[in-house]
Amino acid sequence: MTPNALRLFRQLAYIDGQWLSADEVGTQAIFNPANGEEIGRVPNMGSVEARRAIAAANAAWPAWRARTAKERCAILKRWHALILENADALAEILTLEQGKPLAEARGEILYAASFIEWFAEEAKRIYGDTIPSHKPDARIVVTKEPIGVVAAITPWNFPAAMITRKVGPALAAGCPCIVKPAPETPFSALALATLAEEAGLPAGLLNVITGDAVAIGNELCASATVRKLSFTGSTPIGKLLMQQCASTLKKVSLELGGNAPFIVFDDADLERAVEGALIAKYRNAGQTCVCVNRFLVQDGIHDAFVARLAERVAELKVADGFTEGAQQGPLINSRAVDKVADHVADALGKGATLVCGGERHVLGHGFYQPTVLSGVTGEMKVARDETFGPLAAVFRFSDEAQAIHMANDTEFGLAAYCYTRDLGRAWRMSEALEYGMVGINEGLISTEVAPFGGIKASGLGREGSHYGIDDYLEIKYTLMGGL
Ligand SMILES: NC(=O)C1=CN([C@@H]2O[C@H](COP(=O)(O)OP(=O)(O)OC[C@H]3O[C@@H](n4cnc5c(N)ncnc54)[C@H](O)[C@@H]3O)[C@@H](O)[C@H]2O)C=CC1
Ligand SMILES: O=C(O)[C@H](O)CS(=O)(=O)O
Repeated sequence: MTPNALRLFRQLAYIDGQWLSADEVGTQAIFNPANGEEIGRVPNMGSVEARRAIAAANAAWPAWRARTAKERCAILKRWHALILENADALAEILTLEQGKPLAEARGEILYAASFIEWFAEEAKRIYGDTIPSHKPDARIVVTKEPIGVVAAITPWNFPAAMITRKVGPALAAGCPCIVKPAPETPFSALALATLAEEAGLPAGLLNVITGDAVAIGNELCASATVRKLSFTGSTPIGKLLMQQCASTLKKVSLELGGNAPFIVFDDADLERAVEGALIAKYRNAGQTCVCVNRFLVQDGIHDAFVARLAERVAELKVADGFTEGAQQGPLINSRAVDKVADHVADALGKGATLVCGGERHVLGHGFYQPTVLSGVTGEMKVARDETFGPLAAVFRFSDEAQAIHMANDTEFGLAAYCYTRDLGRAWRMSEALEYGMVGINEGLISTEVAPFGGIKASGLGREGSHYGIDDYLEIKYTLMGGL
């Protein structure tokens, strides 16, 4: 590990400005998904430490909310600058614990930094209203106030960006945070906390607690002091956390699973569609909630699209994330590899055709060959379940109505993609697709400037954009009478 990465590589949790071990002796090991080697350990904390983090956050809140927006903005901007200055070290830590290629990890660090920059500025634009009064001697004023202590439970697939996409708006709005990162990838969160501390973020405003997810989650959900929960992860856990938050009526944001369709019409630009397919399917080895799960390709372009896609997929360099030129790293763990293998075997067993890949990679551990299947149909597991791996499953369709029906035939509604050069069809598809986000002739839709989120089983709320701060604010109406 380079010296700067070593400086940011903290094997302690961060609570109330202190770097702490667990109360009880106990740590969790974290493993490099490329080779299974242990890379470090973090405290195995539980409900007692979670309560301590909640108390620290609540104690730090009044002074933070009393700061001006400009003061909060200045500290967030210093944090943003430090993230950029340390991008290489942060990327090294991210690749070590999550596995994605170093270039992709650095891209995530820049993406993560963009949320801090964006919300540093949004802090100064939390506007209210005045409304014409219904009483001659009174005035109506609407203000927006920080919601209070925020809990963030985050996934392993974007171990930096999913922290800043929640903590950025929370701090900008004037809210303290408690972050529980995924057990697979805690070091990116702890490194970001190190830089927040260096940026001068006061103690208690950002707490990163590692350990027993269930015990910590139960405490965060049950505490009336915690007013907001933001979660990114699987739909089943999102539903569980929402249930657990009901007793204290928390405001909940859930960014959950997906089953993204990628629709290619006969009139599509073939090369552009294949370029879009590569990034929308194989980014992070297919481990993003907005990754394509089903390719729906019209009959006239089907064979050319499958052939060209397979040609490009076969060229992808599968290697350890630190290998020069690596384009696909390992999946996060053996369970993830088993799920991809199961989806491939199930589809082939039900009549799909293997176009390329289809095997565990010779590198072993978390590596799986980038794969393309054609002849996929609705009876196969991949039609219903999110693969979360490097498997492109190609279905055929004949006309627009069939494409819309197939695309919407899922419980999920996060992201959808459509390639066509017909302007009318582009608008019809954008409006007909039951998803929170639609890419028309675009395979990469993730950006801090636009509202990220889904509908149906893909969750609640939006992150990023000027909409993203609303979930960390409460609206107050004051009738100012006696004039
Ligand atoms: N929407 C997204 O971006 C993501 C979706 N997923 C989906 O979820 C599947 C499983 O991946 P996981 O990482 O295991 O997701 P997960 O939903 O189990 O874990 C996500 C986070 O929730 C925490 N968590 C799990 N159970 C909890 C509980 N009972 N109380 C409190 N916190 C809890 C985990 O420690 C982690 O921090 C993936 O295969 C994928 O389908 C996973 C990661 C990201
Ligand atoms: O592009 C993104 O922001 C990722 O898809 C985030 S996540 O929802 O997959 O974790």
